[in-house]
Amino acid sequence: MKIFSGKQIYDADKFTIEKQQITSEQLMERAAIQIFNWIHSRLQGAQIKIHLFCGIGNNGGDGLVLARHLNEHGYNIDVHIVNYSDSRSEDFLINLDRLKEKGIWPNFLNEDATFPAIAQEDVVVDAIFGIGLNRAPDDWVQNLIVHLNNSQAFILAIDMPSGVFMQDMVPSSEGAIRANYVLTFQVPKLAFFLPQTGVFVEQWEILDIGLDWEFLQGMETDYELIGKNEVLAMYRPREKYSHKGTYGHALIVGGSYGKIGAVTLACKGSLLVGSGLVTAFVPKCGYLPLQSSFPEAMVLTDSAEEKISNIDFSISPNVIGMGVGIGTHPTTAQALSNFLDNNTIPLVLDADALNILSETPGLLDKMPAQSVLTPHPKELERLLGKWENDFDKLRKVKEFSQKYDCIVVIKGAHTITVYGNRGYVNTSGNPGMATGGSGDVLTGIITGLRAQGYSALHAAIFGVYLHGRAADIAVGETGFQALIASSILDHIGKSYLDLFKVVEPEDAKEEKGK
Ligand SMILES: NC(=O)C1=CN([C@@H]2O[C@H](COP(=O)(O)OP(=O)(O)OC[C@H]3O[C@@H](n4cnc5c(N)ncnc54)[C@H](O)[C@@H]3O)[C@@H](O)[C@H]2O)[C@@H](O)CC1
Ligand SMILES: Nc1ncnc2c1ncn2[C@@H]1O[C@H](COP(=O)(O)OP(=O)(O)O)[C@@H](O)[C@H]1O
Ligand SMILES: [K+]
Repeated sequence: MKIFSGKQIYDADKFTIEKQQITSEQLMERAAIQIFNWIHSRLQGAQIKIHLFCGIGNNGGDGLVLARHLNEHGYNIDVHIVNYSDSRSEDFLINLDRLKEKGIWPNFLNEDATFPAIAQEDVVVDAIFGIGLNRAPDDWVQNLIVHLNNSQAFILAIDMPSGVFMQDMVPSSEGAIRANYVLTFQVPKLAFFLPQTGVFVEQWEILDIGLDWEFLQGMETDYELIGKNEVLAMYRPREKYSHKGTYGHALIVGGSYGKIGAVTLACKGSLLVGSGLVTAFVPKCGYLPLQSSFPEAMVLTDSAEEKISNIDFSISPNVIGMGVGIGTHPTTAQALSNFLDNNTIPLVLDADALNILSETPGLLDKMPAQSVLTPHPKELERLLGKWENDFDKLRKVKEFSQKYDCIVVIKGAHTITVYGNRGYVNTSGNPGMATGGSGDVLTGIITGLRAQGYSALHAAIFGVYLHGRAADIAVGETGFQALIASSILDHIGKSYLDLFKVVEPEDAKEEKGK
């Protein structure tokens, strides 16, 4: 699913209005009725106090339309206009008049207003700012936002949590509504998925307001949300007359004394996603543990006992996963540098291989084109230097990706895979994955997919999805805390099977149950 910029959404609104021959005010009515239906189907007329806080633009207009419909259905509402500017939008004004015609006089909040008391059991509708926010709200509006956040009431935000920008950072941790639920129009917004701005969105859902589908489909976007539908298109089926040679040979180079487990996890990841063969290249101390714990892997050893000192092998793998557990000893760094001088085999680079690349001048230039890098936030910072905020981070990663023609997998909740100017935002995964070794499994998975002939970009996007999905399935058995990297491995098979599971619609299930 594509993630659009603010400008693209305004363009789609405009196109839809012209094509469907409707007015913008009718589109607003349509959008707000969707919100009303969502609330009405859940509250079913319950007399909970609903406070609607409406700005003076179209987001506020949505709030006013919603207020009118809630009133018509007998809900207990209070409407507050957050009067932060005199530039009221036309559709806001039309709907303000309609509300007044119904005998509802909103409470106007200005700079010196006392904020209304809100009880914990009330509901707050946040319609202060939507995608039009273009500068930090005034101090008094920020104070109102803090007041709403502190109320402990359930906050339902329309389109965006107010204070969250489409393309920029929230100025302070208290500068935006912390929404329990965001009902967003037509398309997901990038800010929902970044660590610094995603914290303002507990849950979100898209409401289809009928923007022109063909227009949306035809637009190129900088970001895409990756779910099952997107990765299914990448999936390569197993063929009947195939053999292990058909599915490639992955080599995992890594390990050092005390960190051989990382290599075992990566080797398992490679084989479990379907690589035909996997070999580990480890220091001598890794030979016995690997051979005894994972018989399916072949093992080659370095001449050194405890660290990688010379990456030299006589096999012909078609991809190498490099770096898990490898350490940053100068001897190992030199070995990596020497290896890169002559290597043409595709690479997946992780962990200390990335740290060595960051520390050694000129080494990044030696990476073969289409290398996949899988940094966690600290490793990414070593590669790029500091960034101002998550949006700046994405800009920097795109520049880096273009400069070195590489794929960068920015790991975290909602891992984002970047190639060139595009970012692919993952939707699978959970906080149980914040556990040692889960990244090693991912390196193995991406390497194993690459071995089977997936392109570097598809191996990264698909691998990140499978990895997160395996953890999502695992967590049903382990809970978050007891999820360990091996649990992810144990559920890779199920995450493949899950790709083809057809979800029965709820009404079909009910029909059967009768
Ligand atoms: N036809 C449309 O365009 C539709 C728009 N819809 C709603 O319209 C929203 C966008 O509306 P708007 O473009 O009016 O923008 P907003 O309602 O988000 O913001 C209001 C206006 O305030 C001004 N502003 C921005 N930051 C400010 C600040 N810090 N202090 C004071 N003023 C500030 C801007 O000029 C902005 O246009 C969407 O999020 C959505 O809720 C929906 O009604 C669906 C249809
Ligand atoms: N809160 C989270 N939600 C979803 N995924 C997470 C979360 N925390 C970590 N992960 C995932 O777990 C993995 C951790 O990788 P990494 O930090 O390299 O671990 P290690 O080095 O211990 O193997 C990444 O794939 C990351 O996206
Ligand atoms: K809002």
